[in-house]
Amino acid sequence: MPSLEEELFPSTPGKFKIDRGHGMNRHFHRCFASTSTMFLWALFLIALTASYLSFQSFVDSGSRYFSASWGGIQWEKQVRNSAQIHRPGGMSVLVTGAAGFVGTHVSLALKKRGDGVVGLDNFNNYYDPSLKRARKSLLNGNGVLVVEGDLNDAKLLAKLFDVVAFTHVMHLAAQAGVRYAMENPNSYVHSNIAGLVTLLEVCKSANPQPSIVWASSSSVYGLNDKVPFSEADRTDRPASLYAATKKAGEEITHTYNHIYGLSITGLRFFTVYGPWGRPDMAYFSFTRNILQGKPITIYRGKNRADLARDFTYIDDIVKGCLGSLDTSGKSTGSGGKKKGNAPFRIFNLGNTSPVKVPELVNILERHLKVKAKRNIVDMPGNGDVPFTHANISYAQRAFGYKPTTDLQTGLKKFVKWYLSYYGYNNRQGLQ
Ligand SMILES: O=C(O)[C@H]1O[C@H](OP(=O)(O)OP(=O)(O)OC[C@H]2O[C@@H](n3ccc(=O)[nH]c3=O)[C@H](O)[C@@H]2O)[C@H](O)[C@@H](O)[C@H]1O
Repeated sequence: MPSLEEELFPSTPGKFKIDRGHGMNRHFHRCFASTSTMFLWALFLIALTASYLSFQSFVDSGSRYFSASWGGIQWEKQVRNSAQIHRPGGMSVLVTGAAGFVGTHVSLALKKRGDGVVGLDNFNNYYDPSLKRARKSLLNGNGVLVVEGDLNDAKLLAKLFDVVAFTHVMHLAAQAGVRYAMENPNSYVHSNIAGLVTLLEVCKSANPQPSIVWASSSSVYGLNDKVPFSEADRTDRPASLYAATKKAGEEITHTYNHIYGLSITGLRFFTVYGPWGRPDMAYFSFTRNILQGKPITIYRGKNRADLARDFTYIDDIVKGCLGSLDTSGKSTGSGGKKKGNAPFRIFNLGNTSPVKVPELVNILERHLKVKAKRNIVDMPGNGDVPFTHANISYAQRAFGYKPTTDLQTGLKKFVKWYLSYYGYNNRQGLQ
């Protein structure tokens, strides 16, 4: 009789070959032996796979424990401190995309008035991450913790809701930029669709459910030519994948409002600009190039028509975000069950006075005291729309929204920040 070890690890190939020269009994015995050997082999393989899988999950959780930037008693304490409310009737807000342009400004404004704020940001490298790190330092200095993590990390989101019963979520994390969608389409799906759904799943299961205010975009108006753009206008002709994912976000949030009773407010931002802004946007990259003596490319539309945008200053957007949070109304569900209808709102947040792009450049030239080298080209078919113009009467009625900063004034503040942030103030001629 071979030992078990020999059965499992036959040293000689063909050792189990049936010997035809012997009788039926022996044949049957051999067959049986071979079946039982196969059975033992199967058992062994199953055991091996199971132990591999459990080892793998041990390694995964172990490495997460050792390398994650979140978790642990100390971390939870920091999260709770940051979420602490310091005014009567205040709110505790989870701000996603907190190290982004709008996220930073909104977080600071909430903190300043006594609300609790916890930030979340994945610090991706769509644009210079050092600017995001600088914004994070600014937030930290003002008592706002920014947790480093991705929207698609459901465990992290659930943990944050375990630690803090957020009353509100200000969802600003997104893959922004209209033209970049042709280069990296999947990043839009990852953040603006998958990330949004992950967040909504966690919010719907939270008990109590938070109210959600989130950033949609003026780009959902796509190829519409009726101006100004009103929330009731059609939004089924997006010109870019970016716009399409924002439009999808509006539909997705509607279903979560309908099924789970989540209070949802979508904000259609109109080309937001200002200090600490996004380097990929035209006003920012034009400033950089003008100062460096490099040419700027100005797109022009059909029949040589100038493009125009309803450029909106960051402080006006912050007012719109806070007004929306303050009037959001409550979610009705708990633990994934709807208990009644909750508000579902969509607001334009724009400046209501579009400015042509060449005029934006004129203003920058005046503030920078440097002439731009203009390179005017026909608008490539890359997702741009010819103009935007907001009708803001809904937001006006709902929370008295009234933008107060014109482009001239707003760009002056931006340029002042830019020169200081990039160290131009110490150089001659640019004071
Ligand atoms: O409201 C929005 O929902 C969006 O606003 C912003 O998109 P846009 O309005 O396209 O802003 P931005 O890129 O600054 O281009 C401004 C103008 O300069 C023109 N433009 C641009 C680049 C260039 O090199 N030349 C040029 O003429 C360009 O043709 C355009 O006419 C946000 O980026 C976007 O994330 C989203 O939030």
